[in-house]
Amino acid sequence: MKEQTYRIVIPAAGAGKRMGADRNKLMLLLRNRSIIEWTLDVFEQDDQCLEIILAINPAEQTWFESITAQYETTIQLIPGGRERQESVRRGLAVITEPGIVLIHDGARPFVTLDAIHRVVAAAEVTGAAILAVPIKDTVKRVEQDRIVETVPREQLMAAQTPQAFQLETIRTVHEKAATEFLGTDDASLIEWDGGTVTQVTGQYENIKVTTPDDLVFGEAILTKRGK
Ligand SMILES: Nc1ccn([C@@H]2O[C@H](COP(=O)(O)OP(=O)(O)OP(=O)(O)O)[C@@H](O)[C@H]2O)c(=O)n1
Ligand SMILES: C[C@](O)(CO)[C@H](O)COP(=O)(O)O
Repeated sequence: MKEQTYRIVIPAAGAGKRMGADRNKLMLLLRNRSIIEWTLDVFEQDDQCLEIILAINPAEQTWFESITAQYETTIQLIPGGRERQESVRRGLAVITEPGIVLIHDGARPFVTLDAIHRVVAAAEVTGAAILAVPIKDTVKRVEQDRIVETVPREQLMAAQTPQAFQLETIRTVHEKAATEFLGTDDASLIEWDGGTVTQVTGQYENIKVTTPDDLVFGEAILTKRGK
């Protein structure tokens, strides 16, 4: 079967506030490599990946140029925005070729080629697909007075990235939502616009490195993988 190729936008322009570090959390080292290098390494190994568009903070251009020089995959550095959604929109704007586009957090370095290829294949069929995993905890809605209310979790899942789309589908809705809607993931823009997005089984190891304890989890994942 012909392997579906794709281009990928990787938002990497955040400030990492919840990490509480003195720099963009993607610059922090796990073992001997920065978090963003672990992420880029995955797509460097994927023959289906045609190009990476990396949305960065322009103030970090020199650092990103220094670490992206090691890769053979074409990597375009573009200025990110004030919100993740704007960073992604700017990345989509520079893609000229039609086809499948992935959007993947730079802060998710542990995604595997198997999961990537499954979400790409799903988007080839449905036009829009995301990785997601069942929630393992009981979910509560907590009101101002801290009173909790249980939310049935049978139909709840935790969305991950990559999220995969036909380019024009996601680019059109990003342009439409730019001044109308702010979502926390790209699939939410399709949903907002009345479109449908399908779910593909993700992986619990595909964590988003967000707070300091995620660095500990990340070291454990690398150890489990013999890295
Ligand atoms: N204006 C922004 C905000 C976030 N991101 C990227 O989007 C991904 C997911 O965002 P998140 O984990 O929230 O990263 P930060 O925004 O840096 O974290 P925080 O919210 O703690 O500041 C990250 O790879 C981050 O670099 C981005 O490109 N542009
Ligand atoms: C896109 C995402 O990783 C899906 O779970 C998540 O919504 C990003 O949220 P953040 O607040 O920008 O980290």
